[in-house]
Amino acid sequence: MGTVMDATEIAAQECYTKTVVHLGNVLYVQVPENMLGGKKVTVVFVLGGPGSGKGTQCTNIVEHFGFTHLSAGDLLRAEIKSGSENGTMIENMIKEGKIVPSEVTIKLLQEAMIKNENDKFLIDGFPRNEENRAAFENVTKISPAFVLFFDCSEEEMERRLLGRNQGRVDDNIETIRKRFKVFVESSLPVIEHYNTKDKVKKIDAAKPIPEVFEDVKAILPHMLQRHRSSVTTYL
Ligand SMILES: Nc1ncnc2c1ncn2[C@@H]1O[C@H](COP(=O)(O)OP(=O)(O)O)[C@@H](O)[C@H]1O
Ligand SMILES: O=c1ccn([C@@H]2O[C@H](COP(=O)(O)OP(=O)(O)O)[C@@H](O)[C@H]2O)c(=O)[nH]1
Repeated sequence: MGTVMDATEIAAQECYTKTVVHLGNVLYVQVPENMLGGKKVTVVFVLGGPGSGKGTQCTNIVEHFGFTHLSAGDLLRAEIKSGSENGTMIENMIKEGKIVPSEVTIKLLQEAMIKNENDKFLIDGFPRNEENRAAFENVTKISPAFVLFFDCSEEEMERRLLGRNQGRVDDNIETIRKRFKVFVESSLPVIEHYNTKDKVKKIDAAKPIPEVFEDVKAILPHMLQRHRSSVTTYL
């Protein structure tokens, strides 16, 4: 029987496409690695309609599970404040509830991940459409460990957004309606894409905040464990 490589050695080959490696009597299926500038990262996408409670639950997850929270919307709002040349374009898109071009958002997310020493990231509110998703996966070579989908009715989300009171330019009824439409038409297909890959965990986000977090706590360790054991499969 020949030498059997372990998962680390296989990962070290830096092969990003699915490959079957025949070593001795063992067949390994090598699946894509989540690499970022040489660093291996775990990424969880946190998706759900506007006001479903993504940011609120991410704060809880950070405290309990040691992730770094990256809100795509917060990064875009910081970019406006920084006086960047893209600021006016981003502000206009947000006011209209439209999706900012992928390259702008991906660059901000990539920079934030490279700057941060953590290797576990919650990406909140991104990808918002199929083009965002494909561009992110192609550019970063990262695919998410899994997707948390906070499911909530529009009626409840509208109530929450109108009460959020953070002075946001898009928390007015006219823009909220546009954001709901964009969510249904553009963002739900992203969730559907990952659902076909069995990567989506749907959470009932209509419950009170502590109850939603109880549900998150009940599934998150299991989803992370499942992801870890899927990286290398022994046939
Ligand atoms: N489960 C919940 N029940 C009631 N209000 C909530 C719940 N989750 C969040 N909120 C409130 O609703 C508003 C929107 O929540 P937020 O986390 O900012 O949503 P998102 O990031 O999905 O837009 C906030 O004012 C927040 O305090
Ligand atoms: O990847 C992203 C994330 C956010 N946005 C813009 O930022 C707004 C606010 O998004 P955020 O996630 O902060 O809030 P939510 O709408 O989920 O409450 C969206 O309506 C979009 O206009 C975007 O274009 N791309």
